[in-house]
Amino acid sequence: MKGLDDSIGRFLDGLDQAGRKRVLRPVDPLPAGRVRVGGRELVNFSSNDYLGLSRHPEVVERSRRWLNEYGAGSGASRLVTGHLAAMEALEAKIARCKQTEAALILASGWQCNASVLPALLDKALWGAEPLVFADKLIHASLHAGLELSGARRYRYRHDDLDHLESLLKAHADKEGPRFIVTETVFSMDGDVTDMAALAALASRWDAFLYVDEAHATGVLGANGFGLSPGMGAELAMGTFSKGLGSFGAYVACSARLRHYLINRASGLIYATGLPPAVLGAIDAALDLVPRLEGERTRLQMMGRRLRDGLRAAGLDTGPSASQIVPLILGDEGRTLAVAKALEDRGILGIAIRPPTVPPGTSRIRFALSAVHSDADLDRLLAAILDAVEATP
Ligand SMILES: Cc1ncc(COP(=O)(O)O)c(C=O)c1O
Repeated sequence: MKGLDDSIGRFLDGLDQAGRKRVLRPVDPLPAGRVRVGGRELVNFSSNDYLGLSRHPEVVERSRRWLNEYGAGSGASRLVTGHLAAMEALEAKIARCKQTEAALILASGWQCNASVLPALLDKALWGAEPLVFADKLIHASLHAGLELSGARRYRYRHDDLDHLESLLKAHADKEGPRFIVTETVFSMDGDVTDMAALAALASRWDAFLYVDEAHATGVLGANGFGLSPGMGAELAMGTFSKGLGSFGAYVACSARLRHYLINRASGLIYATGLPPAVLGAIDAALDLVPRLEGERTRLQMMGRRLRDGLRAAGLDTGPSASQIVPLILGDEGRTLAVAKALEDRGILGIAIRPPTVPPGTSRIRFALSAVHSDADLDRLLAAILDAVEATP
């Protein structure tokens, strides 16, 4: 096609000049929270494998067993012949873990949010156009789902339930069902939603509560199954790709809602079911998670130590209260320079910049894992203090 290379070239040059051109960097994962990058071994503080389950022997073994038993692929979409009997049992297990009537597996967290929200927010289902009240900092996949739905959207200040309530009040005269969409652990700030207060507010306003538990699953809540169980959210989604160490996503909800989504969520209807090796890994991780209370306690303690150390040095860790600890530096160039200085000191901490986070809040997002040792954490803290000082 004529002009294609020129147009794309101009676009990429623009990104480059703005310091925002991204590139893919090949890594080799290593045990104990390490990776090899460009021939060097680094301690990886940017992975979401919070419990180290991606390499846990029981997870790897069951993944291998399901691969041998059922083959490399599920062969079709779930409504055709891709709904393995083992998957049906796995969904019942997820529902037990999440204390809901039913659960549904989707191919990824992104695919789940981008296709479940438009299915739920269909005006034809409700007889009136839905109103959505969403936290300002929700993940891109939730935005994608809301955008696709075309529903009326009102964004409340991050984690500000008073603002949420004032918006609900301001639009109380409008017709249509109310939806509240948020996360229980925010992916870029690591702060934790007050689930009891949110659920009470949703119930007061008779709003449908949709929570994303991607970063809470495996890590927080009773038995590690997140903050939504028993709280009355109409729908909790979460992923198996972070704390559970493999891939895929779930929706935990009523049996009727599950049935509806099977008939309406395009991400389920028009996509091949997850492969057996991934399903086996999920199955094993769900069995392991309740037994990992010690790892969860340790993770929280590590988060506290890192925050305390950084804050004592006058550094900004935002509202973090979990295993995700951002070092908010503000300026994009400085954030990149500190990330590079960390790498020179053997630490991998990826710079996160706009549009992933709001302008002026560039940061290095540190994600802790229970497989990191105390010595790793000491080394991280010392490296950060040193790198920040060396990078004016
Ligand atoms: C809050 C949140 N929701 C959903 C997703 C998407 O999940 P997945 O990576 O499984 O597609 C992510 C991952 O980046 C996330 O942080």
